[in-house]
This record gives sequence, structure tokens and C-alpha cells, in this order.
Amino acid sequence: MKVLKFGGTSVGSAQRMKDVAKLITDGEQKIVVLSAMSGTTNTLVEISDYLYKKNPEGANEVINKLEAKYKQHIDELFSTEEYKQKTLEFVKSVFDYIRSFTKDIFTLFEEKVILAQGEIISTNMVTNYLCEQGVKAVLIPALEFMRTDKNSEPDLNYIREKLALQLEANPGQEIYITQGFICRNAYGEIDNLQRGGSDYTASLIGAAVNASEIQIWTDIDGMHDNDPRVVDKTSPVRQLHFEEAAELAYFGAKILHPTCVQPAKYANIPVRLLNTMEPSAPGTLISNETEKGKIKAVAAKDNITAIKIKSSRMLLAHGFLRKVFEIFESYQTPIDMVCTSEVGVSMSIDNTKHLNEIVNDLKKYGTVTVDHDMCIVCVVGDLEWENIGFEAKAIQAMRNIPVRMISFGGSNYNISFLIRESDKKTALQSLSDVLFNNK
Ligand SMILES: Nc1ncnc2c1ncn2[C@@H]1O[C@H](COP(=O)(O)OP(=O)(O)O)[C@@H](O)[C@H]1O
Ligand SMILES: N[C@@H](CC(=O)OP(=O)(O)O)C(=O)O
Repeated sequence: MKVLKFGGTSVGSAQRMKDVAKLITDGEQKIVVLSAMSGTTNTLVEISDYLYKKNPEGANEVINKLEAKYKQHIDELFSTEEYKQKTLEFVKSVFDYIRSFTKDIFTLFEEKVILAQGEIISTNMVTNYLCEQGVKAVLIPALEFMRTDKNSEPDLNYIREKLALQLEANPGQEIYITQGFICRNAYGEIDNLQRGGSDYTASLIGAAVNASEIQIWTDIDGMHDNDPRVVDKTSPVRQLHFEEAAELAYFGAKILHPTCVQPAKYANIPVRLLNTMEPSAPGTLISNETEKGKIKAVAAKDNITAIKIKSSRMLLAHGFLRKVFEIFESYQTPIDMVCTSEVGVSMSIDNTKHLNEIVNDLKKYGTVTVDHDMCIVCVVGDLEWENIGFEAKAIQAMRNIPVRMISFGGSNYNISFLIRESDKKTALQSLSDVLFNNK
């Protein structure tokens, strides 16, 4: 069985939903994971922000506007009064539920319930549309099987078991629709897999049912060799190793959520990135195969802060790095890049919540400098150390850019540069020109 995920852009209007319905009705049995219509989750975040700030009038205004939009989508989607009314009633009940949160105290718990509603609406709309079209489709609610454990990690055994029960309870269906992104936590409360987490849902379901393939459908023909929003002339990459895809997703290639690669990789299930607007395009296949001696793509991650600690006492001192890393660990702040020399260590982080505390603690061991508004540019491909010439090419492309850190050798798949965010566009364009466009 295949698992197909359609992102917010792919179900972003009534017409798009109709296109998706056409695309998935080929007679083959499948599980279809849907995101909320594009923009909805952001609007639900906005509503929550009003409620945190104790502004129910502001929240209600946004709720009413969003509900009106949905009424319009439903009007365009359905051709029969029966299904139109049925869906309108459901959506009204969801918005009434959202409104009920404007009257009481508002905490993280209520926010998570509100954020879950986008996927609950979109899956109801598409399932009802498929049924209206006479397709054998059923909605299997993610909240019945998708669960995280006490460490907030997906509980794959539970997911496997409960999903199998849901499928068994609905035999003979062509299409099983479910919600991406949303789940329950170890205490049974409504939670989510973090923003963009619908890809993760698809990958977890793929691993749980041992799918033959996981397909991530979006609005572009696969992973491009650079960020198409920033760089001119990017091209789709046809094949990626799981590790290459993970590096690209982690370092900013928005098309794929970073957490999504792991479950597919462990279960060795190929992941295909496909384009809803151009279904016959080959897209990108992510698998265990490596294409030897090839640089595949470049990605960039913004909002990075660099921290350098210099210490003369570090000379020949063992245990110094442990002390430094322990400080980051105690503030639950992950480090992205690390470069060391005999007199100092530079590190980069993207979560600055505890930056002041970290810097104060580090000062016990040496002089600390901080650079804000930095960006990691990551070149990904077969970069095994014995392959020659690739590092030189990447560095040649960066010849006019001030580089704060370089990291190579941490994996066989990447070389990373830390630069100023303001130099990102020039750096990405230059890397594309040198690495892919032979300029
Ligand atoms: N390297 C890349 N390759 C392809 N798309 C990328 C890349 N980097 C950024 N993107 C952007 O990611 C977008 C698709 O991701 P996303 O917004 O998550 O889609 P969806 O709403 O379907 O989940 C594309 O439209 C594209 O602009
Ligand atoms: N709707 C959620 C989950 C998601 O993955 O959306 P998308 O597939 O559109 O990135 C979000 O906006 O975070």
C-alpha cells in the first residue's frame, strides 16, 4: 500500500481539492494524509495569540473571517445540496467549538486543540467530496492512532497497532483519508508533531503499515538543487540518499520536514516528492542509493547565532569541550555547527531563548563573542573525504563572501558555511552558478 501526503498548498482551494481527488482515484488502495488548507494553521496561531493576550474580540473577528472563507470553499466544492449541507454543518460545529475557547482561560493545551482544527476540517471536506463523487473513501481520525510518548517521540508500536485496528474496522475501502500534523500525547491530550509535521505523519504511517512508497505531494516538481524562492534557475534533483535529504531538510529546504526522513529510512521505504500541479513529472526519489561523486543541492538555514569562546587555558586541556557542551545541554539548546582550534571553539545555535544565560555561564571559561543574524549554507552530495575537488569547488564559489565558520567531515554528505544572513542570496546564487550551472 502507498501513503500519499498532500500539503496545504495542494489542498489550498476547492479546485485544488478536486484536482487531488482526481489524482488519488486510480483504483489502488491507499492512505492519504492531508494538511490544513494553506494559511489556516497560521490563522489558528493568530487566533491563539489574541486569546493569550486576553483579546476575545480580536480572536472572534479572525474566527468569523476564516469561517466565511470556508463557507465559500464548501460552496465551490460540492455539487449536491446533501453534501454541501452536511459539510457546512460540520464546519459550523468546528467554528462554534473554536469560539468556545474565547470565553475561558487560555493555555498551551487549548492552543493545541485550536491548531488541530485545520486538518480536521480539510480531511472532512475531501472525504465528503470523494463520497459525493461515489468513491469508496473513509476518514480514519489521526487522533485515534497517532500518539507520542513521554519523551514527545512518536510511539511507533502504538501507532502500528491502533492504525491496523482502524483499517480493519473499515474493510473494502479504496481511500483512507487521515489528518497530518495532529496527534495525542502520552496523556491522551491533543497535541501536534510541530509546524510542517504532516510530512512526519506520512512517514510514520508509511513505516507503520510497511508501505511500498511514501509520496509527498506539493507545489513543485521535487527537491530543487537550490532554494527556488531565492535563486534564479534551479533544477529538480531526481535522486537523493536518505542522508542527503535529511541534511537538506534540516538545513532549510522547506519542501521536506526534517523529521520525516528518519522513519522512512529505518523502514527502508522510498520517499517520492511529487508535484500536484504536474502529476506526471518524475519528481525526486529518496532512497538508500548514493549517486557517486555528485554534489546534489544547496540549502540555507536563517536566524543563526554564532558563539565563540576563546581561552588560553584551553591549551592541552582535556574536558574543556565537555564543560562547554554541558552548558548548552543544561539549557536544552542544540548546537548546529562546531569548529575548534587550540585556543577557542565556535558554535552555532538557532534557538536563542537562553542565549544570555549560556553566554554568562561560558564566560567562566574564557572570552565570549556573539554574532547575530547569521545563516548556515549547506552543500549536500557525495562528499566522502577521499573524493577530491568538491570542497575546493564549493570554497571557490564562496570566494567573495566573508565566511565565519566552515564545517566538513561530520558526515559524508555535507559541507557547511556560516555567513551573514545579508550575504545569503549572493552566496546561494554563486554556489548554483559554480556547482550546477558551470559558470
Ligand atoms: N530546495 C528546494 N526544493 C524545492 N522546493 C523548495 C526548496 N527550498 C524551498 N522550497 C519551497 O518549498 C515549497 C514547498 O513546501 P511547503 O510549503 O512545505 O509545501 P506544502 O504546503 O505542500 O507542505 C516550494 O513551493 C518551494 O518554494
Ligand atoms: N498545517 C500544519 C502542518 C503541515 O505540515 O502543513 P504543510 O504540509 O502545508 O507544510 C502547518 O501549517 O504547520
